[in-house]
Amino acid sequence: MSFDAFEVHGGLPLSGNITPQGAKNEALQVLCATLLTTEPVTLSNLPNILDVNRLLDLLRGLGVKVEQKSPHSYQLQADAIDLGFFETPEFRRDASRIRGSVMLIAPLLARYGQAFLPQPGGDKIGRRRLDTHFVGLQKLGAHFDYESDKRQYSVTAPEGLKGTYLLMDEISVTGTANVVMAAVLATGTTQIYNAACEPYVQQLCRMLVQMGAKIEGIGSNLLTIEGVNELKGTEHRLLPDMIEIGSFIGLAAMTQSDITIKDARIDQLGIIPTAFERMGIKLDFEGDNIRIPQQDTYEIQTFIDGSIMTIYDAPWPGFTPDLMSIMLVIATQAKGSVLIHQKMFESRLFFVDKLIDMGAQIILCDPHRATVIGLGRKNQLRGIEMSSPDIRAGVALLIAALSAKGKSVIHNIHQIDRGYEQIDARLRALGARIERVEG
Ligand SMILES: CC(=O)N[C@H]1[C@@H](OP(=O)(O)OP(=O)(O)OC[C@H]2O[C@@H](n3ccc(=O)[nH]c3=O)[C@H](O)[C@@H]2O)O[C@H](CO)[C@@H](O)[C@@H]1O
Ligand SMILES: C=C(OP(=O)(O)O)C(=O)O
Repeated sequence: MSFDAFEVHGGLPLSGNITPQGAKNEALQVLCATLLTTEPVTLSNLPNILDVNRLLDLLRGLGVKVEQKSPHSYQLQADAIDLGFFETPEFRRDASRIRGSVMLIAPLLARYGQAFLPQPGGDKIGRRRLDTHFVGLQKLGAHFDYESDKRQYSVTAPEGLKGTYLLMDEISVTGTANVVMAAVLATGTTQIYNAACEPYVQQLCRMLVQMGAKIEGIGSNLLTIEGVNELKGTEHRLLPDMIEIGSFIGLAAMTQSDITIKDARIDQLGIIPTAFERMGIKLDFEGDNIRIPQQDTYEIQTFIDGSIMTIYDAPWPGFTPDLMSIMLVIATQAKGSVLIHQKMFESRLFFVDKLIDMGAQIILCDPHRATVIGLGRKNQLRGIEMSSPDIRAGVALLIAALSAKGKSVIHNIHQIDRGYEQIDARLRALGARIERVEG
């Protein structure tokens, strides 16, 4: 029996405090980085979510000793790696379920001179090419092979990796993480230009520096890395998940709730709070907490010249693509109109069909752009039965269901469980009517 659906009775205002989990995308990076040393690495604030648990299983399969110290803290030690695990059907199955598995490649290549990977999983939100990863590793001296029949990538570097100047062909979050992890153990100096600088990558670099790596330019798009012979163990605490924080801001606004997000590390949120304020959502910053007070209505700002607001995604420090679905759902009940322009992924907006079924006014202009005409609370959305196509659309639909009149059923919620820890229980603690049901 699979409990892969949420039954939600919407329309109730929520209230209370909620603490964000540790960041999913940082977790996937720093977990892979534990492979770079034989010494123990302790990670705290690790979220208990499906993607993290799947990656922990993969690491165990590779022979990493994984010890849970407390609910969100783990010690990992990669002192005896079994490269034979690559040949097993379990590796193929599990690695192809998560995006994060792609970052196993560089540490294994750097330490053992070889790594294999089936096509990694993650959200089906458009083409997600891996060229940036492999071109980067090739420039560091690796040989690359892709077996298209098996959809398997392999890299080898029998003579080791050698530092070089690398202009990345696009700004890729996991691609940058891979190249950084290879460069820290390469001989000589590597310069990575056009590097991604999302907080996830910054945190990875900070952890690597703690482990003895020499990295300059953290937080910028030019990283200079001087290779070292070996890295040592460390302790590292993950940042709160900025995407969860944005999701909770959206939830509060849509459900007319008064919610306080605790310990949000506001200093690390970049442009995110401003983007929500542009949607007319009031945010009170109380120390490191963000309070979203109850608001009857919120009005989307226009640009200075009076033209219609556009929200678009961009690599950091631009607005993260992972909050675009949340922005879109918030807009459905705002006063005013907005153009949502999802530039980075081409299949992430199709879920608007479900919002339209719920009564939202949206024109999907093309796969990348949707115009939302806010209902300004004149009409409440209505509950429907729907299915979650990807993690962020799933949460956006959940927020819509919590604000809607009547009952909704959302299927395929393992998508949400990939990245949100016990979301049903945490929402119930705020007063939501949500149950996990068969389906
Ligand atoms: C496990 C993980 O960390 N996943 C995140 C990571 O995925 P991931 O690292 O896979 O994403 P990338 O940063 O490589 O790129 C995302 C997509 O955007 C496109 N692209 C990228 C840069 C650019 O300037 N223009 C452009 O169109 C790429 O071609 C790709 O299709 O970063 C994405 C972009 O923030 C996030 O959505 C994912 O949640
Ligand atoms: C797209 C996402 O995740 P992944 O890269 O793991 O598919 C996301 O977190 O929004």
